[in-house]
Amino acid sequence: MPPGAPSPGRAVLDAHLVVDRGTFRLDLPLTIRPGEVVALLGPNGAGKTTALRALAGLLPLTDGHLSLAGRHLDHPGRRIWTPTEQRPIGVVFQDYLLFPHLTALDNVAFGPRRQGLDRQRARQRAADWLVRVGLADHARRKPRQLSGGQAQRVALARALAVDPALLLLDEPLAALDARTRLDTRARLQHHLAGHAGATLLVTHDPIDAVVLADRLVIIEHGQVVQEGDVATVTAQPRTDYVARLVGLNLYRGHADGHLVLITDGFTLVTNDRQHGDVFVAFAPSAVALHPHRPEGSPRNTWPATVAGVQRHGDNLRVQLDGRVTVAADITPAAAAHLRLTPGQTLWVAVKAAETRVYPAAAAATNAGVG
Ligand SMILES: Nc1ncnc2c1ncn2[C@@H]1O[C@H](COP(=O)(O)OP(=O)(O)OP(=O)(O)O)[C@@H](O)[C@H]1O
Repeated sequence: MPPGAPSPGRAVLDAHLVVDRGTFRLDLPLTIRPGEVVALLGPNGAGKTTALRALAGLLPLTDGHLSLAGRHLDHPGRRIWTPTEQRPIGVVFQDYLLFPHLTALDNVAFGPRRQGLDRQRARQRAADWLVRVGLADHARRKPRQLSGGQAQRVALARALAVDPALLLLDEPLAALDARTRLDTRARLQHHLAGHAGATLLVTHDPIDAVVLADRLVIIEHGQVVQEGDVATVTAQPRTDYVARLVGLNLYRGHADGHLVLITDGFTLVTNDRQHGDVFVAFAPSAVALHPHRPEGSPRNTWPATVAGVQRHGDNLRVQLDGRVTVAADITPAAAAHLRLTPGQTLWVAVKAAETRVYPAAAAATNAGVG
């Protein structure tokens, strides 16, 4: 096992979550070490909420096991089950779910009270947490008197005030506007760095995952399709979903030296030499578009049809159909020069030097890239 890789022996969360919901099955091995932040990512319907609910004790496991800080919480094979309120878990729900009739202080004091602290001590701990999240002077406000960002901070303080072995964050920034999100993300990063327990962050947003998580676990159809640190996953995506998440074009093919056969009659030329089943990836910014077949250097050129155009930062992202689908990022000036219109035929050019090639190991055969 490489240094720094999660070791089940040292993991605070050691789980294999198997949950059947109708025809859907979640089958997710998951270990998290103390202090580690893992982001669980996946497209709609992949099973993220199911995993979160199983961990929180809102859905029983069909099979597998769930241990936290050395304690079995759910183990159907041994008829072990622990109700939500007895799990050492703090949860920040997407819409925070603060008690509307309680003040911010009493919302945060709720968990410590339930853990058995007397009213005064629970309130003292809550007050300390409100100081830590910068809301000491909002202690007496009710949730409806808080902004979205403030409510998120109260929800985080409430989850952390019980000193949980596992902190669950369900799309914690999704309800915020872009500006508040930036600020709240930075604060959240600070608090997660100080959290000694494990953290699982469920998110759709690759930026949240990249900024906040030490490790990414990506699921599709209830199964892990890729897992690793941010740098590895970003450099070598193994499914179409992951490639889109990290903003790359991705193709699977068969390499013979510098040539990779992608589909019948369509070959990409790469600088690196490989043999056998491979992925080829390149950034949309590495794709040039031309009104006519380009002369000269680019080794990879093919005709394609404009399928759609979106804003992408200061540039435009153009989706093109053809022998393969491809995304290209171009400047507004280049778009004006090309007079982009849907259905228009252009020539795509990608330099061999801009491509990355890496083996498609057997582990990725269920990756689903055509
Ligand atoms: N109550 C239910 N009964 C049967 N199947 C369900 C139920 N709830 C969810 N499912 C199915 O379980 C699968 C996983 O759903 P889940 O909500 O966990 O996905 P998700 O990754 O959280 O998706 P999203 O990003 O859209 O929230 C889906 O295919 C869904 O149709």
